[in-house]
Amino acid sequence: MEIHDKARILISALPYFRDFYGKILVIKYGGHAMVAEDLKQAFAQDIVLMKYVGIKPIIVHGGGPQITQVMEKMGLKPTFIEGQRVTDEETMNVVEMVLVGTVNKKIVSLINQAGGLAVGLSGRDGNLVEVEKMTLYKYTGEDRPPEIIDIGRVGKVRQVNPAVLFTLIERGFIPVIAPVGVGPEGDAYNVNADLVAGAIASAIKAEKLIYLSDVEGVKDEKGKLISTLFIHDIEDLLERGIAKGGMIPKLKSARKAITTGVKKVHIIDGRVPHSLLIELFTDEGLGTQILSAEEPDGGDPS
Ligand SMILES: Nc1ncnc2c1ncn2[C@@H]1O[C@H](COP(=O)(O)OP(=O)(O)O)[C@@H](O)[C@H]1O
Ligand SMILES: CC(=O)N[C@@H](CCC(=O)OP(=O)(O)O)C(=O)O
Repeated sequence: MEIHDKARILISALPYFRDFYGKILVIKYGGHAMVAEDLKQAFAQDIVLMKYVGIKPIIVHGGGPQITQVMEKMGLKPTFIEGQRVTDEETMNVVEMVLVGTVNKKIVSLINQAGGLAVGLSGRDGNLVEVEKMTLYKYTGEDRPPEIIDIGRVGKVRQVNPAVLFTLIERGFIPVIAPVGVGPEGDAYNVNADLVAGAIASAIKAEKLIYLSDVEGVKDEKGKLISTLFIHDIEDLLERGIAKGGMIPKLKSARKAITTGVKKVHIIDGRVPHSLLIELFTDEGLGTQILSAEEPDGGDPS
């Protein structure tokens, strides 16, 4: 590549550097996107680059497949209902061990190796994510009460106390959060990472919330990528069962985040190397952008 081309590429990112300077971005790093080692390194480099151009990134990570793998090794059977892992006491121990002890530390170390200063914490630190027990309801027919489904130690976010995050960000650290919440008795709860990311993004009024997953973006009933989705269309995707499994908490938390002050949500393919950089600093919009309502100019692509 010619030296002039390199300069052109850097300059083409200038409007994005300017727009995002000083802004807080929440990035949900899904367990399914943490596949190959070089991809994880590329993710860490993207985060550090974001930091050095003045963005304040906060990472919330998942680790569902990693928990499942350890459970299976231990002879435990993973079960999911509406994208939430049924979590008994034994499973909770595995969840905390894998998320807080292994996955979190790995991401922190990758970012630090790439030249950033990451600090790992869980929702229990500084009472960051307070939760209550989640209950699911099953429709049993008209005029009949719904059946209550107990999914164990699964938390629903009640409140986020972001003070610890602001303290870290002000000092230049990159917070890396494991989705384990604190219950009313100070006990640990397993919380879907998408819901934690959405709640944190809302609490700190993040500029953007970006989900890095293992799919191009949200797909319609024919499997075609939806590049722009408005929050009023989400209910339809959920009701018609077009959004299933892991996409359910993503869309619900995206909708909630936007209605509570986050400007834009993106769902992008974490299997594409440097997908974060491509999404943020180029004209190529990746994946699905989720917006509040139609903007007269169709919304900018970034
Ligand atoms: N309408 C849809 N569009 C795209 N993906 C969908 C849809 N419905 C269900 N999914 C599933 O959601 C998955 C992503 O969620 P999940 O497995 O929880 O990943 P992550 O670990 O990134 O949170 C996709 O791999 C896909 O199988
Ligand atoms: C309650 C619940 O389902 N918690 C999730 C937490 C991890 C997670 O959300 O990881 P991903 O983002 O990689 O799916 C779980 O146990 O798998």
